[in-house]
Amino acid sequence: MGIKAIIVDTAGTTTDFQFIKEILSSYSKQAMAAFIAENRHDFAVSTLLDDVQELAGVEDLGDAELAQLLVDWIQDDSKATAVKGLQGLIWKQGYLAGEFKGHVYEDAARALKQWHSSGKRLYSFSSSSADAQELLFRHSNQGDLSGLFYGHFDTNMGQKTTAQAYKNILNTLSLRPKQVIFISDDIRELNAAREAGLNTQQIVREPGTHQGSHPVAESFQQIRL
Ligand SMILES: CSCCC(=O)C(=O)COP(=O)(O)O
Repeated sequence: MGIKAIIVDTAGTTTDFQFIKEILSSYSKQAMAAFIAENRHDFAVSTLLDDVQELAGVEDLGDAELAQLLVDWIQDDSKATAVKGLQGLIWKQGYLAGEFKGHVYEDAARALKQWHSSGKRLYSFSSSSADAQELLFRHSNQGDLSGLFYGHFDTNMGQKTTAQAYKNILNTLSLRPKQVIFISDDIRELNAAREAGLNTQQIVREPGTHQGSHPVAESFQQIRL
C-alpha cells in the first residue's frame, strides 16, 4: 500500500524557526495594537477577540489591554487557536504589502514539487491558522507554492501533540493511516501521529540533535517514500 498523502509540519520542517520568531512573531506583536483599533468591529476579528477574552477569563477589556494580553501570549509562544487566527490576519497585511516573504527551505520546495508531480496529495499541519499556512506558501521566497497543496490543517483539528488531531485529519482525508505520512521536526508531534497509525518522518536540520525512533532525514531530499 503506497503513500497517497503527505502532511508537512511548517516551523522547523519546511520553514526556518528564526523566520517565524524574528519576522512573523515580531511583526504580529508590533502591529497588534493598531490592528485591534482598526478592526475591532470586523466580524471575524471581534469573534476571535471574544474567544481570547473567554480564554483569559475576563470581559470587556479595552483595546490597549487586549493588545497587551495578546502580545504577552505571543511572547510566550501561545498556540491558542484564537491567537493564531489573529496573527494570521495580521500577517496577511504584511504579506500583501510585500513587507516579507514566507520562508521555505529550498530542499522542501523541491521535494514538494516532485511529490505533487507524482500525484501525491500534499497538506500542511501547523498551529498557525490554515489561512496563515496558505499565505506562507503563496508568498514564499521559493515562489508561489500554494498550488501544490490540497489543504492546510490547523488546531481546529486538535493540538499537534495529541493523537486525536491526526485521527481527525484522517477522517477528513478518507484514507487509511498507512497511506499517509507526517513529516515534522518535533518528536512529540511525530509520536502523536504514530499513535494514530500514520507513517512518520523526522526532519533533523541540525546534525547531532536527533532523538527518538522515527526515520530521520537531514533534508527533504533524503526522504524516500
Ligand atoms: C505558518 S508559519 C507560522 C507558524 C506558527 O505560527 C507556529 O506557531 C508554528 O507552530 P507549530 O506548532 O506548527 O510548529
